[in-house]
Amino acid sequence: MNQPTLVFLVLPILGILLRAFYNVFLHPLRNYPGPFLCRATFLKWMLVQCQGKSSNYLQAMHKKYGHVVRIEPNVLSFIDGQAWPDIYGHKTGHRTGAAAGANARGNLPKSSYAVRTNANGYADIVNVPTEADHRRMRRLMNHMFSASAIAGQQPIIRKYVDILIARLHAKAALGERVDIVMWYKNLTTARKNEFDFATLRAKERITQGITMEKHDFMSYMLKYNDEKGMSEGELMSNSSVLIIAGSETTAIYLSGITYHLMLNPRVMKKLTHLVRSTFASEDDITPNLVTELEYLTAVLKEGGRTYPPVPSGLPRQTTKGGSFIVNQVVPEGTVVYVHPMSINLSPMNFADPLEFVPERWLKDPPAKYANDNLEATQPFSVGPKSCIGRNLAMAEMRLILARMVWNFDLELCDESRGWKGSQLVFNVWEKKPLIVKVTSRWRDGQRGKS
Ligand code: HEM
Repeated sequence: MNQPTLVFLVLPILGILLRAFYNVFLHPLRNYPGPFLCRATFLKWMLVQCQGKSSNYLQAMHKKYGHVVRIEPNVLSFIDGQAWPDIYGHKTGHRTGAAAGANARGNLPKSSYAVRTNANGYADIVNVPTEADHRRMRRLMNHMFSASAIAGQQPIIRKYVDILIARLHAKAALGERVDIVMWYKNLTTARKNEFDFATLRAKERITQGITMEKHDFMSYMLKYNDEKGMSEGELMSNSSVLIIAGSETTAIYLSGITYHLMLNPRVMKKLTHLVRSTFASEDDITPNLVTELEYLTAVLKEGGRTYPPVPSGLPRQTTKGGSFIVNQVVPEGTVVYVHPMSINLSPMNFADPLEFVPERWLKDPPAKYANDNLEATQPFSVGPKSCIGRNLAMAEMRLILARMVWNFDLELCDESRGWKGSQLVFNVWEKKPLIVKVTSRWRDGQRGKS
């Protein structure tokens, strides 16, 4: 072997082997369980992710190794409910001085590889690098999601739900089958644009300020935008992030629920009966009244458990001196996360974890589900960086779902059987079409006259 071959071939291989040896036998995380290849090199997990198989693989690994798995040399995945507050929750414990570090828990910083920058050069609430700046943005954006701001948006939501329902009635009349993922996506995207988040219109909207008495979402933010608020560039960045964060997730969430309802006739029948017997007419299905339907909310929560729109872990990094996670100090600089699909579907947290059982979320659940660890499921995450749009999303989804089952009988078409199981995950779901036969409840066209 000549010298260049030695340098270009043998040395890198030797480097990889030495690194793998260090990772397995000397690394601070060496005592954490996990598959050998994952503990030795990041390549194994990278390959699994590129194949879109991360969700099933990590679920299997948690089944084998328990509540914490070392999935890359420097990455730990958790499925103990306590990991949510410890990693993402509000900070508790000592913040400064000698006792800081291992004693402190919660709100760990986002791991550096998860932080991206924006095309316009301004940060948005998701990628803003400092805690102080995040708080500044969040404080201002909170106004957009107050109870009164959400109530003010109800006519807009209603307008788009009306359009969805009318178009689905037209499809039903023609006997056409629909891709419900696409229909939900169209609805939530159209509605978000109307909220004036759209970047093209956002600039114009920001310039108008609140002088026009326009009570859209943006006005709630602009009203409080003083010198401690956001620059024009930041407002623009956040307008885009709101569209992305808000529309697709809601559509995915609803698609998952619709799929599970169609697979579970018992639940579908119970929900349909509840909605159709509670309201005398479709006009009575209002945001306030649907909130009172406990079973409807339980269906939504079970949907968030069985098909979380964000199925992959949101990476955070342990801090100086290590961070306290699920009763142990995890060494400084480790990337940690809760893996939603694994925690939600683990028998460690739920009875019949693979079944769609909304009853587990009722105030008085059947005995079999009384010991479920409901806090283990957090589709909106927890803590200071959890979903700011949670209440809006829940209000919107309650209304859409109630109106859907009020109007239609839904049937899963053969080509979409196995829809969920066949989907790959590339950080987010692949979002395959979900083909549904939609039958109007009023086959004779007497819609709403029941
Ligand atoms: C069912 C629908 C939704 C789900 C499942 C969902 C889920 C999430 C999750 C898991 C996070 C945490 C992300 C992280 O830690 O990096 C998040 C953050 C966020 N979500 Fe949602 N979301 C939904 C709907 C919405 C809606 C409707 C909006 C707004 C219109 C929205 C706006 C945001 C924003 C701005 C953040 C960043 C918050 C921060 O960093 O302080 N989301 N969402």
